[in-house]
Amino acid sequence: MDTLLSWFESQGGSLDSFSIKLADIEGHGRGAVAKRDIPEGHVLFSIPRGLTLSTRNSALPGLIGQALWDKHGLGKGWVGLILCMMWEEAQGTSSKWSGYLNILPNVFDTPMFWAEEDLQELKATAVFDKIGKEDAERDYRDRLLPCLQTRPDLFPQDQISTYYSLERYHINGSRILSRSFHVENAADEEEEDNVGDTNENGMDVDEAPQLIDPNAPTTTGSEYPEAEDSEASEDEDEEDVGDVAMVPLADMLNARYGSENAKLFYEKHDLRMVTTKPIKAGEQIWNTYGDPPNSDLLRRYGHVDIIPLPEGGEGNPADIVEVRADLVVECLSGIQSGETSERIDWWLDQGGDDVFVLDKELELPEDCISFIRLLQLPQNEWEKARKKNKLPKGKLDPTIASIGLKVLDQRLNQYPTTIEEDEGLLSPERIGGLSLNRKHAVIVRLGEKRILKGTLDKLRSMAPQGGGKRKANDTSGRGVSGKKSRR
Ligand SMILES: C[S@@+](CC[C@H](N)C(=O)[O-])C[C@H]1O[C@@H](n2cnc3c(N)ncnc32)[C@H](O)[C@@H]1O
Repeated sequence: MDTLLSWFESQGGSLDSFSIKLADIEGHGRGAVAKRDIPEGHVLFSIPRGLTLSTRNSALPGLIGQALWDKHGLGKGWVGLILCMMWEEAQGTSSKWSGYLNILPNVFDTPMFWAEEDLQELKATAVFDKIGKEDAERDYRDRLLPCLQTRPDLFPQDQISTYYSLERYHINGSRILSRSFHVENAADEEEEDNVGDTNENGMDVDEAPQLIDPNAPTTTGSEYPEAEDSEASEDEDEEDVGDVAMVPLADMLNARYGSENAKLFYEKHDLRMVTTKPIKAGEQIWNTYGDPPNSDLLRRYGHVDIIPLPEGGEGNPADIVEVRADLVVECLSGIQSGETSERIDWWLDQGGDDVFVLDKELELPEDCISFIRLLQLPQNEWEKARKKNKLPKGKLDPTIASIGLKVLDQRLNQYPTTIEEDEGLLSPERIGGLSLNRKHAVIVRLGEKRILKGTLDKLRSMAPQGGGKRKANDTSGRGVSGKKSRR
């Protein structure tokens, strides 16, 4: 880590080495630790904007030229940045970022790298369908490889297997996924808001979103956002890929639910990691990754959060469970009229989602209730609703509660194991026998199942007696087309 710090300082970065040090932290990889009591509002280190590694700062896009860059779709998704990172690495010590690239991880605990057997442990969780390995590999084949072949002067044949392999593509994609930040051009920011906020020191700052926002339009939710077709490039909301940046040193901070005590702030010429709370000597310095649920933590970062929960036990308070609208349709199919698919299309056109999200509130989500109601409306009311462009209200009543029971009961049945089996696997006597991947998978699925169970228990008290009894799976219903997905 000394080599990283000497490289960092030689490139104009500055670190308060009196206050913090980098260290190996058990179970967390490397991280930063306070060497002394540090007050709130203290600048721990600052990174010149030019030292962030992005398609904006790497020389490669200029060498390739705009025409070829566009032709191969390198300005969409992360393919361009992955290629820049590969190329910078291939330049060895002549790359400005060599001291940084040398310390980036080559091994990840994320499901992207899991064997099939381990992946099966994630079945029915929010991770299972979102890994996006095939899409990433298609981008590699269809966009990156053709570019390499067109410019052998930049990508010599004898370097391909070392620096530009599919394996290196996944490694660099995963480095971006787990370590990149959203860093806007200083000029764009100034235009947007002229002045930043003022922190406790009276310093003029803008808070930088911490690591890449999982909900930002560029991140489709698949492992690495794919390069999309040119139509999509006209989408105004789409994030500028040049804003996705690797930020040396800032990406050495770990995160844990509710523990943030430092954050990255934008300045005109540099980015500053500033404490947001007083930190005691010996304590870890935590950034925030946005406190995502364990399913997202595992998919993006390869770890899970386990902390004491207010309701007792341990887990991640931000856990959620996703229920596909398809399942709701299946559960209702017995009582549906012929217009189900018309109603579903209208629902999606109205901005309805095809996935409903349950969280620790343990409530049937309002949009799910509205969707159930829509599918159940008598013909004349459905016509009225459509005419008025008005979705049904998301208000729970005993009938909806009993349908909700059926849906959630079936959702719970999608997991291959029961809550009791998972609790057994995580018991002190057995947990030691689990591999890290399996342990993570059990923690993710148990967190989801507990939300389902809690919500089922709550709904049961509302449903008419006899509601929620298990019935045979009815798979005859129409599916929701999945035009819009949270994934
Ligand atoms: C931004 S990097 C932080 C630095 C990293 N620990 C390293 O050694 O380079 C994010 C990675 O750190 C690890 N990490 C961060 N927070 C963690 C936590 N609370 N528990 C376990 N691992 C964590 C995960 O491997 C994650 O992918």
